[in-house]
Amino acid sequence: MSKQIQVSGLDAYYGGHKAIEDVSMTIEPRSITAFIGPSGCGKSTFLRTLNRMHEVIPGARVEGKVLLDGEDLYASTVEPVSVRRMIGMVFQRPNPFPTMSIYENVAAGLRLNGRVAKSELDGIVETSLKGANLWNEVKDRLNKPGAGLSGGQQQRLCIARAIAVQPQVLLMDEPCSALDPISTLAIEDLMAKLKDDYTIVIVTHNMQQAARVSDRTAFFNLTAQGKPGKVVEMDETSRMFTNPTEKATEDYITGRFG
Ligand SMILES: Nc1ncnc2c1ncn2[C@@H]1O[C@H](COP(=O)(O)OP(=O)(O)OP(=O)(O)O)[C@@H](O)[C@H]1O
Repeated sequence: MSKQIQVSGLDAYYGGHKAIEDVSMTIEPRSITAFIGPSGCGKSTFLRTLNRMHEVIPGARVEGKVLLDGEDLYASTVEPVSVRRMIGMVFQRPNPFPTMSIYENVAAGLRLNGRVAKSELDGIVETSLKGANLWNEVKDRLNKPGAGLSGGQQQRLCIARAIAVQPQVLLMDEPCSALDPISTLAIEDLMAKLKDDYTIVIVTHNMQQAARVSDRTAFFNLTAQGKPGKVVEMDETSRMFTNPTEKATEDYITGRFG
């Protein structure tokens, strides 16, 4: 299921404002890639270009190439909706559909994709909730509202909803920033498990989290105030945190700025 993403020469704009410039990188399958960097340097913008969510914002556009296992996601023949199905996303604030039950939250994407037999749906809901390490906590209340779960449980419900449609890539934009430390650890454990099957990309402000969970890390920075963000350096996480090549990376990870 897991696929490689290759990005080359990518710029992203909001109207006339260029938010990121000339980003090129390879994101490996069955691994976790972390994006770190100071506020406003374009990490979330870049993440959203990977599944064509960026262009949903009026006036926003992308130049450059994003290939998923060699397939150009921005080719004129490609439907953005199919890209978003292949490349799922989990947001900063857990956002279950508030009026839907736990079961319906997980089933929602599958129902959009067409008719699925009830028995098959039951199986996929169970597998997805197990995959998100939530099944044991909710199996006796699947028909209760998703909004009634704790924040950490809601985030795992959103992960279950994302994996129910069997994406190839999971993008996570600060998925733990609204969670307490115990729920954060639960999500980190879950990510470690999910990387056996998915390509995972996470934006995080938490250096320890990047160091704990990711295999590779990209450090983004602004070239100057008001200028676009760029990737300063990308490498194995262990090397980025012990022996980065660039001084700006070292300054950032040691807390000297950002
Ligand atoms: N919807 C938007 N409309 C216009 N400009 C935007 C929009 N979203 C982000 N930007 C601008 O794009 C630049 C990059 O923002 P982005 O949110 O991608 O950075 P970030 O590194 O993820 O920041 P943070 O760590 O604070 O979330 C910023 O200058 C920001 O003001």
